[in-house]
Amino acid sequence: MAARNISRFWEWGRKIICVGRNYADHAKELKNAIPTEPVLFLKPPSAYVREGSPILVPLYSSNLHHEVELGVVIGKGGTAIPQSAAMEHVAGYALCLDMTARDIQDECKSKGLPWTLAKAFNTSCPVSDFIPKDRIPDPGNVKLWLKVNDQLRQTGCTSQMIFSVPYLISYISEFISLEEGDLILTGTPKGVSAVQEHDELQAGIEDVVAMNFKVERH
Ligand SMILES: O=C(O)/C=C/C(=O)CC(=O)C(=O)O
Ligand SMILES: [Mg+2]
Repeated sequence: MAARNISRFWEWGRKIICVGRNYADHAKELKNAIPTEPVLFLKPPSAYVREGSPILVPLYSSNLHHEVELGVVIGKGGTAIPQSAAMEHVAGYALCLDMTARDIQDECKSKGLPWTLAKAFNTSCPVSDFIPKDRIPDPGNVKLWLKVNDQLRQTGCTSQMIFSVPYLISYISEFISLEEGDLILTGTPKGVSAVQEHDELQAGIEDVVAMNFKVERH
């Protein structure tokens, strides 16, 4: 059998661990308190979608939001990884969108229910090509942007994150063992907004990667 290639990690069927409210300006725009510990949720591998295939608005949502985020691809698994060793577990990065059915999330929040249908539906995790680790020497200083139909909606820098990449790897792995091929979505900066059928989304990491996705309805 051919060896698996980490540069196609989305084909491995590994978990996607997402961090929420990791930028104070985004927590504030949705009127949430600034967290004192990382807020975590999961997406299944069926959430992945790649350029060339559309982002599908779930039938049950009329308020689908974009969230541009830095993704961290795990290259070496571990449990209770100390912060000092965390970067040894990183194989590379990816630019990701955490597509969110905001109306469903609001409903779940008001009922005290989990966010699964708001966050984990098919095509809720568009990903760029794999970015080898050496292309991003400092994951704490990565500039992200997102445009909808050529209009800039989100810009941010990972220097604004409340919890750093090494902290997140250490925190998550205390409770959920990390495996090779897992992806961590590190949260979104402010500027999230709704997308509609036929919209064109473009997103990038300055000087490193850019990607395009079309939005369609089922
Ligand atoms: O609490 C809310 O209203 C929304 C939180 C999120 O959607 C969290 C994220 O996914 C994020 O901050 O990136
Ligand atoms: Mg998010």
